[in-house]
Amino acid sequence: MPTRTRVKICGLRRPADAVAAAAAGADAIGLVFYGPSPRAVDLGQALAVAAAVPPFVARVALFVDPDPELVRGVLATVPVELLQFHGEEPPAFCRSFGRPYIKAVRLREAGDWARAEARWGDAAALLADTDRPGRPGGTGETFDWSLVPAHRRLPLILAGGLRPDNVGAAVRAVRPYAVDVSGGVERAPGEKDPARMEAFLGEVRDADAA
Ligand SMILES: O=C(O)c1ccccc1N[C@@H]1O[C@H](COP(=O)(O)O)[C@@H](O)[C@H]1O
Repeated sequence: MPTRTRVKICGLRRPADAVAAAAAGADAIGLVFYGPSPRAVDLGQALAVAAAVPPFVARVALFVDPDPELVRGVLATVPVELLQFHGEEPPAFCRSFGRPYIKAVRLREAGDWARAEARWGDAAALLADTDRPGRPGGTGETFDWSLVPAHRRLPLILAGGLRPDNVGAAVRAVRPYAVDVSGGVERAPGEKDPARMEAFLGEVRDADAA
């Protein structure tokens, strides 16, 4: 059976972008609850975007070393299926909300992936992202994909600087469970471009078929 690489589009701030992401074929969308990000949403914006997402497209709430009260407030207000943590959150913190979670890890050297699998063994997936000091994510930069081992126990979500013109090569090289994109499908920070989202999904499907 041919592989179907899942696609998450992150950093949505407008309901129309959620509709366009789903129409392009995205499996999941991300809502950024991290104030310094140009893609940050408040609860009202998040609720409006989440409400525009059709059934069977997952909603993911993204945090960076959050106060637990923030996470609890989001879960009480916004319908989200998954949590995504991009900071230094330990496993006990990640699992304490009783919701499936994705842990972002920055790969610097061989062995980082295996160490992360051992540490966050109950994560729904690990997201491999680019390591840039002081930048917890959304860097728009790729990393050395050869740091991802071929044999993995947890699902891999590949992220970091993916765009329509490089995601096909990324999928062919790494064969991840999913890819995650933010800046690569935008026309401005926090403003998604429907044509770029369609092009991105098209490249993923072509790579799946190769
Ligand atoms: O998107 C952001 O602004 C962001 C801020 C803080 C942590 C993570 C963030 N986004 C995530 O970063 C990766 C890669 O993004 P990009 O494609 O390189 O722009 C992705 O997982 C986003 O969800």
